[in-house]
Amino acid sequence: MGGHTVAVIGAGKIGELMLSGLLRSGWPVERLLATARRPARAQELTDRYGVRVVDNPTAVEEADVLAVSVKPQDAAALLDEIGPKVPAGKLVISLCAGLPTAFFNRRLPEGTPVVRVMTNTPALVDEAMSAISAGAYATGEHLALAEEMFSPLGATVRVPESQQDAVTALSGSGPAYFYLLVEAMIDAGILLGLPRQVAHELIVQTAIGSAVMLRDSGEHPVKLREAVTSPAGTTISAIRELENHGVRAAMLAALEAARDRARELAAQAD
Ligand SMILES: NC(=O)C1=CN([C@@H]2O[C@H](COP(=O)(O)OP(=O)(O)OC[C@H]3O[C@@H](n4cnc5c(N)ncnc54)[C@H](O)[C@@H]3O)[C@@H](O)[C@H]2O)C=CC1
Ligand SMILES: O=C(O)[C@@H]1CCC=N1
Repeated sequence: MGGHTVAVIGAGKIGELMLSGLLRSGWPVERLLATARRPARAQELTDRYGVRVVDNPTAVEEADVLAVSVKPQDAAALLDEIGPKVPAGKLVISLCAGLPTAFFNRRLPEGTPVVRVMTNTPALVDEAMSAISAGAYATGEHLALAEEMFSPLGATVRVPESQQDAVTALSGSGPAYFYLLVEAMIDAGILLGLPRQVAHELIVQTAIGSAVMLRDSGEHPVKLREAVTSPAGTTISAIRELENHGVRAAMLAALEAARDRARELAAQAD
């Protein structure tokens, strides 16, 4: 990976996923830096990964790639601090939901390459979905470098930046929707009188089996659902209730709300 040093600026949950993923993929710890606001967090990261935790100006000076993983609400303050000090040519990778690359470019020296990445928490098990977009000054080489960094964490896809808020609503937030569904299905098991442990095991394995089939069979989800749904059987009775309760419409409205919230985050961050 060309000897680059990567600094994870604001190593919270997503920053830590990046650090741990890069280390699992064989990235040398000497070529990683992290920054954190709280000293206790810095200590935790060093204890857990052996990574050197430095202050933001040191990270900017020493690293070739700055992976910004602060909350969108904290990005402007961070860029007020480090923006003018970022030497020309360093690659800035933003992991922030909602914020356009132009938000960064307005606060960085003219011509700074910025790549926007929306990843998700299954990075923890190397099953992330990361969508990558180039900002105005990012070249194919910058995109390739971002891909090299994120592909060990799972799948990667390139999308036009204009699609990133929708991507955030789908795959960025997506794991939360599946967890909510699993939680509700386990509760339904309790309603039907199953012990919680049993309900948990049944639903988690069913989720895994369904996910692997979706990925590996190449079949459309409608076809897979139809194969489960016997005439006058149990499944169609459940599906009638899901349709009666507007689950499909709820999904459309929910993901639209997530997309709109990404836009709001950008408007509020400015
Ligand atoms: N949690 C998720 O599933 C996903 C989150 N994201 C994005 O990743 C970013 C981080 O999210 P989380 O990791 O969930 O938040 P988090 O709150 O766990 O991490 C952010 C970290 O940045 C630190 N920080 C803030 N300002 C700083 C500064 N000036 N200098 C150094 N450190 C600073 C905070 O102390 C915190 O530890 C957000 O922009 C979010 O939109 C993107 C995809 C998925
Ligand atoms: O909820 C959020 O804002 C972040 C972005 C995508 C997933 N989590």
